[in-house]
Amino acid sequence: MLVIRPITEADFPALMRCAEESGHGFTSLPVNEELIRGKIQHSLESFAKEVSSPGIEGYLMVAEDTETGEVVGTTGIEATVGLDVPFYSYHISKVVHSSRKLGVHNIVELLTFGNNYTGCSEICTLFLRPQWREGLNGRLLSKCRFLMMGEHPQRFSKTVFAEMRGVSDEEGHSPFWEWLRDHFFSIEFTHADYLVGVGQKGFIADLMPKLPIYVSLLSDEAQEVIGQVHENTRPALRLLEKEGFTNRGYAAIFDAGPTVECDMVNIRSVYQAFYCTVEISEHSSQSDYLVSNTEFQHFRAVAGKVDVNKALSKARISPEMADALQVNDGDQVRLLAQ
Ligand SMILES: CC(C)(COP(=O)(O)OP(=O)(O)OC[C@H]1O[C@@H](n2cnc3c(N)ncnc32)[C@H](O)[C@@H]1OP(=O)(O)O)[C@@H](O)C(=O)NCCC(=O)NCCSC(=O)CCC(=O)O
Repeated sequence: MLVIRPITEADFPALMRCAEESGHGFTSLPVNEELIRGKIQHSLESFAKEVSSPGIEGYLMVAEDTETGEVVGTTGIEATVGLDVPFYSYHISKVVHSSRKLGVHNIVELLTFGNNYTGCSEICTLFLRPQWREGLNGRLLSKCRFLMMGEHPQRFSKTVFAEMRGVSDEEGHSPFWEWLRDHFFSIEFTHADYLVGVGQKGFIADLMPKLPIYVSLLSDEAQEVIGQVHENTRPALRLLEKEGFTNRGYAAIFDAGPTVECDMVNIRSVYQAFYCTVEISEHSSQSDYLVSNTEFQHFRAVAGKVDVNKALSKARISPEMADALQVNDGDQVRLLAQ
């Protein structure tokens, strides 16, 4: 069974391995020891902090195999973005160039550089090692964050968004970046992505075109990938779309991957979750649930069979699940039917 829990210092080698395996374009997990250690430290401080409204906290969690103790994936939430370092995105808008006299009516798209997600919560850093991509594991890793948000809403913003990884190949070539590089940046995508990952974002403000860009002036290859996700990221996007996340015309500034958003109260796994009181015993239920405890510093979430009696608000869970969740008979858990 996989259990999701806050990251600890001892998870450093496992997180480095996730960073190496996740490949190019996974900006939030750069292969950089100092940065990965910094992210773990920031998460430890964030989980330990009393919070009444969202600030610069960053919460990083891992998926651990309860049998072997092996860490096989990671998932994260930034309580807000843009409050300490700027967070940039493109807004894709339309303008009409029309001449009645000539019978010409052209609808053209514009990319406008801005900071519109400032202050919003970002879900990020979702990665599961390939051999663990089965059953409910991927869902658990993605949706456990909504169990956490529903339980501790004061720590998060009204709007939640995710920047999905855009199109790039195995060598890290991004068609969108290649156009930007040729005209404005003169450095490779992997280098730019790395600088952002290590928090050195100043070059963006220095070099990015500040005036709106006409999409029709981009190379065909660059135009084709605007709003498109990396092949490996399709499952992550699908999971969010089913939660109610939609693209409202924003794209990431380097690879033009889509940004999707949803108000926290409208996220399916936030409003459909319910509480039950735990009864620990073996049972033969065939119904799958995601389950979390109600703790924050000791947050735990798992997926598995639960015998739920909704009328009595009771949930029978196995001793193994109770151990993983760190709950006892009579404790409350948060449940989500799958
Ligand atoms: C994202 C996860 C953890 C998801 O795990 P799994 O692949 O096991 O998930 P799954 O349950 O099999 O699939 C989830 C849903 O996607 C559907 N699905 C599977 N493959 C698909 C495809 N090629 N196109 C469209 N949908 C697809 C499944 O049917 C399922 O939908 P149904 O439930 O309807 O059957 C993994 O794929 C992964 O580690 N990917 C590589 C890393 C990555 O790119 N991460 C996202 C980066 S972007 C980011 O981190 C921000 C986003 C975020 O944090 O959430």
